[in-house]
Amino acid sequence: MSTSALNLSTKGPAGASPAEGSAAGDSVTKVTEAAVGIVQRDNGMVLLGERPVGKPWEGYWEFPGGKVEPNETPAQALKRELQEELGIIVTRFHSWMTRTYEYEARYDQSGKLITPAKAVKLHFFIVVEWQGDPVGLEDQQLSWQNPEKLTVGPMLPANTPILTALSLAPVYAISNLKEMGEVQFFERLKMALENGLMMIQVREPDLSKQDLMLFAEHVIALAKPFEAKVFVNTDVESAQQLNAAGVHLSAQRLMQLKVKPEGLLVGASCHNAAELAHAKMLALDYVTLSPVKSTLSHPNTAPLGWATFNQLVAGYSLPVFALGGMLREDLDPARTYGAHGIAMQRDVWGAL
Ligand SMILES: Nc1nc2c([nH]c(=O)n2[C@H]2C[C@H](O)[C@@H](COP(=O)(O)OP(=O)(O)OP(=O)(O)O)O2)c(=O)[nH]1
Ligand SMILES: [Mg+2]
Repeated sequence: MSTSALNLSTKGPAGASPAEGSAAGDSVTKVTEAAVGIVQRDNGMVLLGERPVGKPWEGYWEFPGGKVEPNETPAQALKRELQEELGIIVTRFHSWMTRTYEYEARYDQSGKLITPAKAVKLHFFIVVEWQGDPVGLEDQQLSWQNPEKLTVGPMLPANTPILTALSLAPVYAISNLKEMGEVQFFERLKMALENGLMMIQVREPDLSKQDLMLFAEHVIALAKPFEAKVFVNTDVESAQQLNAAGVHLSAQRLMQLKVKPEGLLVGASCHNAAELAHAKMLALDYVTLSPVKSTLSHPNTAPLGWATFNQLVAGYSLPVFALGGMLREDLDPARTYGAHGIAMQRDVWGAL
């Protein structure tokens, strides 16, 4: 996360500065673990609650959840908290991302402490099925919200990247001009957009720079009325020039990058723990992790398999798209192995 997004009203003595990924600040040693539930309807709307009067950060909006008690797993804490706070029984959920965040101490005008410095480790879950209608059992206001267009706020500052992650649809299509040809590709793209495709990557390593730019421009223009996001697999400057929603970096570009560029979303291809760690350090917006299965485009690379995929993404702080031999029906299994979603270059476009 870029610390500039965390402009809290912090005044007074120096507190621990907010730092993603590190809980060991000067003044904060204990890390509070919490389980947080993103209760999500099929149409993408998520449930937010306002922190009740009397709690730290009262009046701020958050996802329902609470502290993990001793001898409890985060998943058990999630079930308990959502029952206590909302009166619902969660019946199906996926473990999603884990983020560490340091809240700075906040002071009022007179220098009186409002909330002390605090480090939290948040275990986020996506809750897809539950019994009962959520009710604010702690007198908190509840609201179903579109994560891209919140009408309530302010949100707890630790959650800013969570909203960005939620704006990334779980099905990510990668262009395949080489096998499909232009006519079929654009026909299928239009069809897919009409059927709800919201994430597209333009990846055409065989095109000249000029042709890639023209092709990407065309894809961006078609996606625009649907508000679908187009990421271009190229250098940052070219993606900015195209006014694309984002840039997708190859692993090589990722490893050369020192600071996350601003003004557009940034994703990257990862294949191992070192690349994942670098993407995390840069606080990118998402990564793909591949190849999960063997794939036509990389026939000589050994697939990771779901077990290794799961190990690599457990506790990871960014949304991860599983990539490599993915079929549409792999979305559900992918989510149970900790993926945010799946990226596909072939199945997503239908039978060729
Ligand atoms: N529930 C929740 N907590 C969050 C979010 N983002 C975030 O930074 N936190 C922090 C705030 C708290 O320090 C911690 C969760 O604590 P909480 O105050 O909800 O704990 P709780 O429900 O167990 O309540 P209590 O013990 O204070 O009565 O995680 C979020 O979206 N939801
Ligand atoms: Mg709570």
